[in-house]
Amino acid sequence: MISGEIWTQLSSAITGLMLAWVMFERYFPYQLRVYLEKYSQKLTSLVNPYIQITFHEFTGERFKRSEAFSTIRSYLSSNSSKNAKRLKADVVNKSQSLVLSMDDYEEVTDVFNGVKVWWASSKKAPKTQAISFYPAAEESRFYKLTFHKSHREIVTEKYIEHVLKEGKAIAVKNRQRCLYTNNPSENWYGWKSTKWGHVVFEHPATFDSLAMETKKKEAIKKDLIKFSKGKDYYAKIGKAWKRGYLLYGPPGTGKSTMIAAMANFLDYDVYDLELTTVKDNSELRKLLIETTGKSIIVIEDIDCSLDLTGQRKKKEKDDKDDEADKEKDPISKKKKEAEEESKSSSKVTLSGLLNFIDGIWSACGGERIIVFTTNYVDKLDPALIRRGRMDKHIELSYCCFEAFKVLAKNYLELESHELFGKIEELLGETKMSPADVAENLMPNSDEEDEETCLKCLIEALEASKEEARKKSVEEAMLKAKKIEKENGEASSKDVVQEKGEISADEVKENGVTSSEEVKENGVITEG
Ligand SMILES: Nc1ncnc2c1ncn2[C@@H]1O[C@H](COP(=O)(O)OP(=O)(O)OP(=O)(O)O)[C@@H](O)[C@H]1O
Repeated sequence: MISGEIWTQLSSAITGLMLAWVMFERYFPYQLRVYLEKYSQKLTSLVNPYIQITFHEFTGERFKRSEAFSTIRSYLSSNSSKNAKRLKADVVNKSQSLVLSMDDYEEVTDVFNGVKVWWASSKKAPKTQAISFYPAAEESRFYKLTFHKSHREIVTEKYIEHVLKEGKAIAVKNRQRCLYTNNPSENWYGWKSTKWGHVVFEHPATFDSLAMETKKKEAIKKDLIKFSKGKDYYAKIGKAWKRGYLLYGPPGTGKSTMIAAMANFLDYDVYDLELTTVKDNSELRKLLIETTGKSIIVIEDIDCSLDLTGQRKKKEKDDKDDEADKEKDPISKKKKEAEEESKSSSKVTLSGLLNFIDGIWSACGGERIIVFTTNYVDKLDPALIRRGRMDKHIELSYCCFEAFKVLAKNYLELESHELFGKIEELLGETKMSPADVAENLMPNSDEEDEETCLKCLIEALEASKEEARKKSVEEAMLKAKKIEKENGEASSKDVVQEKGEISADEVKENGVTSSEEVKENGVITEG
């Protein structure tokens, strides 16, 4: 009976409250409600003796990861492994250690100089946004630090400093270098963009194992050290702390290997930027801003990545046409310019890339190296590789004897051998990439000893020399045939020498004594 009365009173109270809420929502203007909420929060904070500080994962335009957030995460990793009930586990440093950190929505306490504080981790889902032209935001994490207001001074002045210092030290200890690559992805709204994904960077290349002239190697190492210690210097001259390297040379000469050696030498992360998957300049900007300090940003085969050279040439040509048009019809010129601009905004352009290289990192802080690689340096737009943008141009070329000695030491643990003389001679006469030399030096089975490998290399070098000779004979003959055609009955040899197209020595060197002999050797078939 009594419980029946209680239920009746409770349900009428709930109905009354709901009615009051509906009236409040309906008749109180929105502005008034905002004021009421604001002041009720202020009132609560007057009564509540605790203060909260939030550290968000992203700062500014959402693009940049907050350094404070990562440092706090490192700091809390040591604390939470002892206190938290739900943890996340990561294996770092070449699988040698396990790092535990606090999971989402978990709370731990910490005590500093007798003061107790609480840390809570949480995450925020993105606000649902109206259809927009901008990629939707992703969920972001944050840490909330809570402490009593009587400890405000010690927490803000000493404790936070202590957390950041300790966190940095832990981060350095656990640092695991990463190789980042940009991969296409699709968000909740079906918006396609490219995002950095990463794996642990464990490339074994070092400058010691890099086959290259010692002098050149030492100069590069010196340059890298100077750059990595140049924080104050770059600040003094008012330039962004960045350096550009252009690595060029034929395939298999060690461009990618050198990048790995540079990263290992400096202890930097590597961002391998695949430009062809980047939609436009604004996406490129976002990706570059997301890169962290102490990193090498690599654009491999820049000549193939985009038609940067072509675009520029086209624009130059168009500019000339436009100049002519201007005289006739300035309105149509303006129209054409607007069309061009809208076309180029849908992809990465040379000017976009140049702008980012030149300026964007000035605002980002932290050192960055940008490396372009190419097999065809002559194809590149001079604006892309001019000094100041690409500060150092490094040619990686065919294997010389000095480079071979490095490979022999790496692959066969040999510092000298009686066959080295023959190999030196052959390397001087033919062009073979270090990748091909290395391939020949690798034993195919356990039975193959060092000498067998060296002999195998000698065979390959001799074959390559012969192939080159045949090729040049073929070229010489083609030239001679062309001249013969132009001059009627004269023999190839006479014409070649008479015309001075190929010198007598060159003819001899190429082994072209007569066209019959060449035919006999099977170099050129009839017809
Ligand atoms: N200079 C070198 N020193 C040591 N090893 C090398 C060198 N050059 C090539 N190699 C070996 O050959 C392989 C291929 O070389 P790498 O990928 O670095 O050449 P690349 O110049 O980047 O070629 P590509 O232009 O085709 O990208 C490497 O894995 C490495 O083992």
